[in-house]
Amino acid sequence: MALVSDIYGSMVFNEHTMQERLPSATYKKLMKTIKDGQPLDLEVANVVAHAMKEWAIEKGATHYTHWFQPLTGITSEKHDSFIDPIADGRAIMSFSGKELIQGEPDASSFPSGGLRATFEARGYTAWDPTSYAFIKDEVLCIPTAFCSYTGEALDKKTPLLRSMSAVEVQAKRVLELFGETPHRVVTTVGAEQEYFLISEKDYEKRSDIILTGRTLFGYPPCKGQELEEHYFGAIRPTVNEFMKELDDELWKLGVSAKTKHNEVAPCQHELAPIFANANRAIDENLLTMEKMKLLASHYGLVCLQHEKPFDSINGSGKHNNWSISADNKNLLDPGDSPMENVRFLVFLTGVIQAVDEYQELLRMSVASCGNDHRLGANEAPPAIISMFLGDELGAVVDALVANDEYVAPNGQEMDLGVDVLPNFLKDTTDRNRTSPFAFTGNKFEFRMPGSSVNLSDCNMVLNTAMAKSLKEFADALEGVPAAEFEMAALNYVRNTLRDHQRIIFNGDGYSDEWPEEAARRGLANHKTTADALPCFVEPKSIALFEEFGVLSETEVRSRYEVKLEKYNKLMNIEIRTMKRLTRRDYLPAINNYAAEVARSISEIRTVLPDANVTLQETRLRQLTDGIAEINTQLEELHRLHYQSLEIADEQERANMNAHVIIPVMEKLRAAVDAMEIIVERQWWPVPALNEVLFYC
Ligand SMILES: NC(=O)CC[C@H](N)C(=O)O
Repeated sequence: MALVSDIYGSMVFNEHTMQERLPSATYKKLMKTIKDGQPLDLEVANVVAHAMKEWAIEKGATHYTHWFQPLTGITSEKHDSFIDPIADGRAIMSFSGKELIQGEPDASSFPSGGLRATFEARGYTAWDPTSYAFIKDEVLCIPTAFCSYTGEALDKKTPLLRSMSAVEVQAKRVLELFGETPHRVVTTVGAEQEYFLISEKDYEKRSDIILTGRTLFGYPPCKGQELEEHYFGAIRPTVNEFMKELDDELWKLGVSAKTKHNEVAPCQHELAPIFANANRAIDENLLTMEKMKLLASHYGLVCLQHEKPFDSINGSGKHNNWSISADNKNLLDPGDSPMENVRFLVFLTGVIQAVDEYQELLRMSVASCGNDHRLGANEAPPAIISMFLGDELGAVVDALVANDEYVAPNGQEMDLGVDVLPNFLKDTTDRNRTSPFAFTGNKFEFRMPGSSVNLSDCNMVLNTAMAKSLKEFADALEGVPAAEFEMAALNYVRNTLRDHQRIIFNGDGYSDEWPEEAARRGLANHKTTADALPCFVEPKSIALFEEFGVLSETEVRSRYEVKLEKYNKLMNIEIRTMKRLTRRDYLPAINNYAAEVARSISEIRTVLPDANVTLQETRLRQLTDGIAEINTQLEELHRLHYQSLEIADEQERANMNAHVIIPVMEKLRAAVDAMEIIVERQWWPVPALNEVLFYC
C-alpha cells in the first residue's frame, strides 16, 4: 500500500513539481505571477505548457481541459486531446502556451442573465495560475476564469479573485499604519462539507430524490436522530471503505481532507479539510463534492448534497470558516490578551462592521431553493444574520463600548475529578450552533451556507464588505501622527463597535423571542430566497461592488437574474415532480389499496354476513377521504402552477412560488403522507423513510 506522503499531491502540478520540472528562470517568473500577481508573458507560458504536458502525459493523461465555474455554481469541463496529426500519418502530443492561458469554449448554453444572446455566444476562459492544475480521470485540468466576449465575468471565480485583491489592498493600508508591510494578505477558507449517503437501490425507486435531490413526500420515520447515536458513531464498514477511497483520491489531488465523521442525522456524514487560500479552498471543495458523488457509486451508495433531503431531521450545511492572514500570520488570532492587541481589535471591528452593514447581502449570497428548507432548525442557523463572539470577546467589546475596564477571565482549569485523567485549561468561550456567524477562536464560522452551494458568492460578499471596513479605517487614520495612532485607532474601534453592536447576539437563535428582538434591533429576516434576492440589486449593494471593482452594475444585475431564474426553475421542477408522482404513483396506489379493502369487506360479508367489519369500513372511509383531500390539493397546486407560469416577471413569480405555492405543496405532501401510514406496506409505491434512512 502506498504511503500517504508518496501519493499526496501526486496528481497536482504544484510548486514542488514546478520547481522540479521548470527551468529556474521560468519557475521564478511563474512564481512572480502566482505570488505577486505579475502578468505572465507568452514565452513563459509556452515553457510552462510544455512542462505541464510532459508531466501530465507521464501520469497517463491524454486530454486537457479548462476547468471553470459558470453561474450554475458547479464546475464545467470540455476535453481536448493533446494529439496533433503530422504529415506522415502519425500524431504528436502538443500543448502550447496559448492553449494553456486562453480558451474559447462554445459556452453559449451557460446561464448569463441576459449578458449574452445565443447568437453572441463567444466566451473566453483564462488560466488562473493561483490555483494548481491537476489530473483527474486522465485529463489535465487547468483552473480558469470564464468571461464573455465583452469582458464581463460569467463565472463564480472571477469576482472572488477580485474581492480577494480588494481586501488585500485595503488590509495592507491598515497594516502599514501598524508599521507592518507584509508581502501578501489573503483570505482563507475551510469548508466543512456535510452530505448523506443512501443506498442506490432505494434511490432508484425514489423519483423525487432523483429529480429534485430531496424527498417531496414521506411520513417521518419511526426513529429519527433523537437517540443521538449516529453523531461521531462508529462508521459502518461500507461507508468506511467509501471514505478511505475518497481520502486517497483527494490526497492525490492535494486536497487536505483532514476530518471525517458521522453527523447527527442517520446516514449523514461530514468531511472537513484544513483551511487554505479562499480561491484554492473553493476549487478543492468543488472537487471534493464531485469525487464524493462519483466514488459513492463504487459502493452501491448515492451521495446526496441537497441542503434538506429529509424533513424532520438535520439538513446539510457547508460551514465556511473564514479568516484573513498576512504572510501566514492570522489577523483574527486574538493572542493571549485581545484587549491589548489593537491590530486584532481593528480587524475584528472590521468584520463586525462588514457583517452588520451588509447582512442582507450575506444572507442573499447563500439563498437557494434548498437552503430555504434548511435554515431555522435542526442545528442550522435562522435566516436572521447575527454574530456570536463568545464570553471573552463579548466582554472585550462590551468594555470598549462602555469605555470600562476590562477584566480578563482567568483560564479556568477543568478538573474532571478523576486522578488518572489530565486536568486542562478550558476554552474561555463555548460554541453556539444557532448562530449564523460565530467566532471560533481565531476565525469566523459562517454557518449559513448550504451543502450544495458554491462558496464563492458568500466569500466575495464577505471580502468586499471587509475591504470597505478596512478602507474606512485607513482613510480615517492615515495621517494621524504615530504617537497618537494607538489612541485614535482605539477610539475608532469604540465608535464603530457602538454603531454596529446590534449585530452581536450570543443567545438562542431558535427562541421565539429572537425574531422579535432582532426586528427591534432593525436586523433583516428574509425567510425565503424570493425575499432575500432583491437586496442584490439595491443601490447600496451595487455601489459596494463597483467601488471595489468586484462586480459592475451589469454583472450584478445579470447575476441577480440568474439566481432568480434558477430558483424558479427548481421550483418548477419540484412542482411538476409532485404533481406527476401524485397522479401516477400515489393516487393509483391508494386507490388500488382502497379497492382491495372494499373487496375484502364484501368477501368477508359473503362468508359471514353478520361479521363486524367496522374497522375495515373506517379504514376504507379514511382512504376515500384521503384520496379526496389529495385531489383537492393537487388541483389547487395545478391551478396555481399554471397561474405562476403566466407571470413574466421573475421576481413576482419567485414571490408566488415562495409564499403561495409552497404552502400548497406542504398541504399536498401532508395529505399523501397521511395515507402512507395507513396503506398496507406492499401497496406503497416507494421505499419509506424507515428504510431509506436505515439501510443497513
Ligand atoms: N453538528 C452540526 O454542526 C450540524 C450542522 C447542521 N447539519 C447544519 O445544517 O448546518
